[in-house]
Amino acid sequence: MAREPLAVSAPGKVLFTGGFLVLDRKHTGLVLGLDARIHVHVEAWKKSEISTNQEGSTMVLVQSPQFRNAKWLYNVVNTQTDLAVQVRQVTDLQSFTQSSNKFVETTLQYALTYLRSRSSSIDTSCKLTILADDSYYSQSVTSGQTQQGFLDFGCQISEAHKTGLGSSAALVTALAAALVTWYTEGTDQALPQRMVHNLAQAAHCAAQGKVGSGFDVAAAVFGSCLYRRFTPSILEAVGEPNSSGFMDKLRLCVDDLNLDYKWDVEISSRAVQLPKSLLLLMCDVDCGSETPSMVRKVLAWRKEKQAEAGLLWNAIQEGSNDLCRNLTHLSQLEGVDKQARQELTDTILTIRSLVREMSAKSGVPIEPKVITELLDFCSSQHGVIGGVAPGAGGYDAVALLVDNDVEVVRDLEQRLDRWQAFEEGTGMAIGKVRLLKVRQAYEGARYEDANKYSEWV
Ligand SMILES: Nc1ncnc2c1ncn2[C@@H]1O[C@H](COP(=O)(O)OP(=O)(O)OP(=O)(O)O)[C@@H](O)[C@H]1O
Ligand SMILES: C[C@@](O)(CCOP(=O)(O)O)CC(=O)O
Repeated sequence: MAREPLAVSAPGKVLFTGGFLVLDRKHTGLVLGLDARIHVHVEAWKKSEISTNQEGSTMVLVQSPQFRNAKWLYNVVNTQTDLAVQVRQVTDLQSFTQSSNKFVETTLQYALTYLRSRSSSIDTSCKLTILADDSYYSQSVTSGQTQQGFLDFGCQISEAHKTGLGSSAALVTALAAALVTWYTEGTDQALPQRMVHNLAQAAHCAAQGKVGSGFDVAAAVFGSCLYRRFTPSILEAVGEPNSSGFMDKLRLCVDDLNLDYKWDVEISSRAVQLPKSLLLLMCDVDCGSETPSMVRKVLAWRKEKQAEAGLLWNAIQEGSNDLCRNLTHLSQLEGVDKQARQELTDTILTIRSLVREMSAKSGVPIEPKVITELLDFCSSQHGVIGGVAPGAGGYDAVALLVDNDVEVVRDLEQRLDRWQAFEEGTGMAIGKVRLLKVRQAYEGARYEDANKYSEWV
């Protein structure tokens, strides 16, 4: 069967409130989707680039041409067993990357195994091209030219500084959706969101080492939403790729046919509305934080101080609910309502003070002092409603809500350019705060016109 090239893109995210809480199904996270997307283009591949000894088997070439040395070649070994399809990286050919890309490799394995479980043919070799919008990386590394809207970053992926917008979740989602639709019905039908979600959660969780609530994958598939995580045993029931029955278990999980482990994730797109009068801005601080160790410490504190943590988390949850209500209320009003705007400011301040209390009690710098200073500084500027340290917090980035007014954004950008801070004790210094070009967006994963990537593929 001739397969036409196709392309899928998926958005990045910011967890505005609910960091850490969202790891527990009792709580929710307010996730805003962004207009920064990761695109995956897929087409049949003739294999002319490689030596003949790989002929006969399915080969998958994955390339990320905005980066140097980012061309991974895989050989798909389609064993007739109930285990996962084997995806082996070819590392002995010079023109291909030797180091592994766990997210890419795991997604290939999960998507191809799922396809085989549905008896879809995976015999055609393909080439997948990954393209990321600029905002996923801080451009401290000298970047080259822009072609068809994508920047040549001119460095290796490992050298690019991530801005924390969820590149791996958007990549896994777009890659899974591209593979599943390319090897089956193509883009005639609507994108099968639920199936892509379940498959991408399984692959992302396996690649990430089973930490994480999955809010980033949910946003990559469905866009902005109020997120309540799934029960972890739904994915645990799938087991390891080399365990007996994996292929069937994966299919039951992705198609949600396992009656003992039905998906219970709650993704409510309607619960999240940002008024047109407001803009979401992201400031890249580019200092970096280690999310997994922060998660471990916060969860250890919660286990040890159950009552204290329980009270605090319930209070943060209430703040988060208020925030959703305030935003919905403001969205329904015409024009600017001073009181509603003030309520929103107050709610954000309340949430921040509770998060600082969690920081102090758990000993984890979720809103560290320099970030408090930065947020207070931004919040004192004309047209700024308030902001938070999103996601796990730390020294990565801040998210702000500001009036939708070009002058407000321009003034803030100029003031931030001169802003510096130093934290006694930790020695953390913020020297350069950069406003990212990203804005809020509602749409999740979608098909793209496959022709618009011709200069890159
Ligand atoms: N453009 C790309 N091409 C190929 N692989 C990529 C690309 N972008 C991200 N990846 C993969 O995703 C990994 C980064 O994932 P990680 O979860 O650490 O970051 P993130 O999702 O951007 O961060 P965060 O969860 O803080 O938002 C990279 O190491 C690489 O494996
Ligand atoms: C700490 C946590 O709740 C949020 C992490 O968010 P981020 O990767 O910092 O955007 C972990 C999770 O929910 O996966």
